[in-house]
Amino acid sequence: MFTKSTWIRLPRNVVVGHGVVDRTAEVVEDLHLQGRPLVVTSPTPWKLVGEAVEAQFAGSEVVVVEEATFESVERVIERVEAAEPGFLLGVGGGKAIDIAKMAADHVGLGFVSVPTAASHDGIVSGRGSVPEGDTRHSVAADPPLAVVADTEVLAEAPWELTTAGCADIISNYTAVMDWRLANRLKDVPYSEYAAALSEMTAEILVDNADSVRPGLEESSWVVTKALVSSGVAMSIAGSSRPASGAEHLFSHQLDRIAPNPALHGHQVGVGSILTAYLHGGDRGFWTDIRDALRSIDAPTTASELGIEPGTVVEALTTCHEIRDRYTILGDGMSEEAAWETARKTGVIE
Ligand SMILES: NC(=O)C1=CN([C@@H]2O[C@H](COP(=O)(O)OP(=O)(O)OC[C@H]3O[C@@H](n4cnc5c(N)ncnc54)[C@H](OP(=O)(O)O)[C@@H]3O)[C@@H](O)[C@H]2O)C=CC1
Ligand SMILES: O=C(CO)COP(=O)(O)O
Ligand SMILES: [Zn+2]
Repeated sequence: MFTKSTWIRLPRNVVVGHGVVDRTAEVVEDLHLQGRPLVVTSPTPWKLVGEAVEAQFAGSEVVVVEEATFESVERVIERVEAAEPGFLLGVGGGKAIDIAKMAADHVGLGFVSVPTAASHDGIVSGRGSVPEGDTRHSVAADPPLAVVADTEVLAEAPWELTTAGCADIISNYTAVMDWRLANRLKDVPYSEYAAALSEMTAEILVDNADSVRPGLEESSWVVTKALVSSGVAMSIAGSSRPASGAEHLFSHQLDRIAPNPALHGHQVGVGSILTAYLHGGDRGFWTDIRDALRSIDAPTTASELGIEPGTVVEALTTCHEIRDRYTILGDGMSEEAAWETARKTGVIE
């Protein structure tokens, strides 16, 4: 008897382009949302687009969050209870958007994502990531009802946020390899469609690396489209598997143990060089990942991340423990193998 079922949750409107932040109210109207929004934002994004948002949603309540913590999520939930908005509007980078996403999910309201940085695929996905205890990885949450990504705003964000978004996409290659491995060895559910979309997204980004240059609005266009596509792949899969393998475990562990972690995308990029090496040995695949990262100015070494060699090795040897997600790291790497891998790939000198 056939018993399978799936429920794919996707944003209904994805609006990307020059000046589209001024069309946020129009996008909201198209969703037939009732009432006023509660705007969740953080200091810099609000300085940049606050005026444009307020012009369209006059008199709406605004919560400015400084940190991605559960206290911030709770603060937003309290404001929802007091102000009784019709929906939430997350305006900012990953921090503001995730807090809006998690709070909206908790109170059962819809939320609209207005990213000001193309820094990772969380700005469009049905995954929320707010550190809780030792946990750094994402959990399922309702995806945004709509995404309004203004390429003019995104292009003016610090360049490293855009290169971090690119590196998050390039890491899809190794994430899918880990997913296939886990499917073959551990019978982990696998979606051919989600895997193909995820790999194709990375491929298209790498093919268009020439258009990813500081000061070029086209860069934000290319990256945002890729982030949307990667978010869709995760929605099809019903998990972050298409975009998160051992390179993400490595980054989540760095977030826990490094004194000054780097941007999410930059860490997963370097993690992807390391795990590509483990998947492909000396056969060159890891050099393709490294060269793709270099072509878009993303870090490829521990020193470019600002992370000590010993911390890289500690993350590599322990990160398999942080989550029940089978990857090329299996039941863990020895310290010797981790040093060897990091040195051979040039991640550590
Ligand atoms: N849901 C998911 O799947 C994922 C979620 N995450 C989460 O996302 C967060 C990291 O995302 P990230 O975007 O890097 O972090 P932030 O939202 O903190 O943004 C990074 C920095 O850029 C600033 N900023 C944002 N937009 C602009 C702009 N247009 N111009 C100038 N500065 C700007 C922010 O200012 P300010 O300090 O004022 O906010 C902040 O200092 C973490 O909380 C992480 O856990 C990470 C990966 C995946
Ligand atoms: O960052 C993500 C995908 O790019 C989400 O992955 P995690 O589930 O590992 O947090
Ligand atoms: Zn990621």
